Amino acid sequence: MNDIRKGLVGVVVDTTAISKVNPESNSLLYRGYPVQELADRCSFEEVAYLLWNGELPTPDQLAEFQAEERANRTLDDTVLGVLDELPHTAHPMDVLRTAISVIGAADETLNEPGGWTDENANRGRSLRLLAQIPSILAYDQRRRRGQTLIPPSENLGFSENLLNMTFGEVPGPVVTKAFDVSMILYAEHSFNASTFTARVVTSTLSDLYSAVTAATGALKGPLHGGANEAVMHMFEEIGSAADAERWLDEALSQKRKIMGFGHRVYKHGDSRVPTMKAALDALVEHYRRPDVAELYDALEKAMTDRKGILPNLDYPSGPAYALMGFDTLTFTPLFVASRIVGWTAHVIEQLQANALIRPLSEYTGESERHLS
Ligand SMILES: CC(=O)SCCNC(=O)CCNC(=O)[C@H](O)C(C)(C)COP(=O)(O)OP(=O)(O)OC[C@H]1O[C@@H](n2cnc3c(N)ncnc32)[C@H](O)[C@@H]1OP(=O)(O)O
Ligand SMILES: O=C([O-])CC(=O)C(=O)O
Repeated sequence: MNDIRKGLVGVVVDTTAISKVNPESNSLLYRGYPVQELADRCSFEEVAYLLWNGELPTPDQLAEFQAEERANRTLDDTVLGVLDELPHTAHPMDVLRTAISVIGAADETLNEPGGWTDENANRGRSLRLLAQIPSILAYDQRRRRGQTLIPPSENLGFSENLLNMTFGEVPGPVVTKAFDVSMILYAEHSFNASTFTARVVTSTLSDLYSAVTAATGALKGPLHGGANEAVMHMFEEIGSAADAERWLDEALSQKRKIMGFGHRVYKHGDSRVPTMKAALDALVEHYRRPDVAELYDALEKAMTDRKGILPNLDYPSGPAYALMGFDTLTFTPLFVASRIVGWTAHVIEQLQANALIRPLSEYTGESERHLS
């Protein structure tokens, strides 16, 4: 019998220079910088530039980068036409996955020789996806609410523009900063399931849109990015802090997974949670919703007491997005709006030293037999 690591637990499959997840020191570095420092001192655009280029931008580089991102936000008619055709009952992650696929199908540069894997072309595609994903998810939430499309504004930064396209106004600095922090924290996390998916697709020398479409599908699952949506369903099911313990005991007795808790790599707490919890606390105060913090704390305490399992980033992000006014179904697309940076950085890195990813399996089916 081979030594099989189910779920690839503990298996190191490649090197990366993009981020370092260190469960021992409970830290996360983007290109060497602690994510907490970046969340405190930088904008999401600066962090995106860092992840893609290895260094933080100079003021001139940032201005050029922002101008390019702002100039690429408008969705073309093909994408808008497809969005309008999709039923309102479609999950926003399915809408987003479909829209990304349509953007790829409309990209004629893929037809150029070597067009699928050209690094410069892939950098341009990555930036355009970063610019357009907010337009897709904002329009999708609005059309489900029966509201009209709000065009992007070239006068607004990434987070302000996303919020404006979704809600028709730019909220104040507390909300905008909390949102920007969430984008920074979600941007990259080494070989998580969706990023690994993107790298597997890329390793076949397929194109970047195929990798991102597949990664979007992987992120949708509740054991990964779908957990931020699932946390909110769970909060709704529990109701209030007073019911948290009773609810948890029943859920655990039914062997349910408690959404927003646990992590494959971090076993002593997710490095990003304190920063996102501080952002959530600011929102709780801003919106005067102590009940949200009370439920959050009560469930966290009960889960720690019962199982010793700590929250992951999706636990504070879910209620934070709910307070901002996003539909629960839009939470995981917000994760995509940020993680597109990490995924595409990994697509580019994979192509710089590619090897087809193809593990082995141990066969446990019928032994060889023949037709009589
Ligand atoms: C941004 C992100 O993607 S972060 C992850 C988001 N996902 C979630 O929040 C979903 C809930 N969490 C989980 O399902 C898991 O913790 C995962 C999938 C994230 C990690 O899974 P694994 O690494 O396979 O878990 P691990 O091996 O550490 O589990 C150890 C034990 O704790 C249990 N456990 C782990 N997380 C949870 C949880 N959230 N609720 C209940 N039990 C849990 C496991 O069932 C296992 O119990 P067992 O030994 O009796 O079988
Ligand atoms: O690293 C993981 O397995 C999941 C995660 O936290 C992320 O993708 O941000």
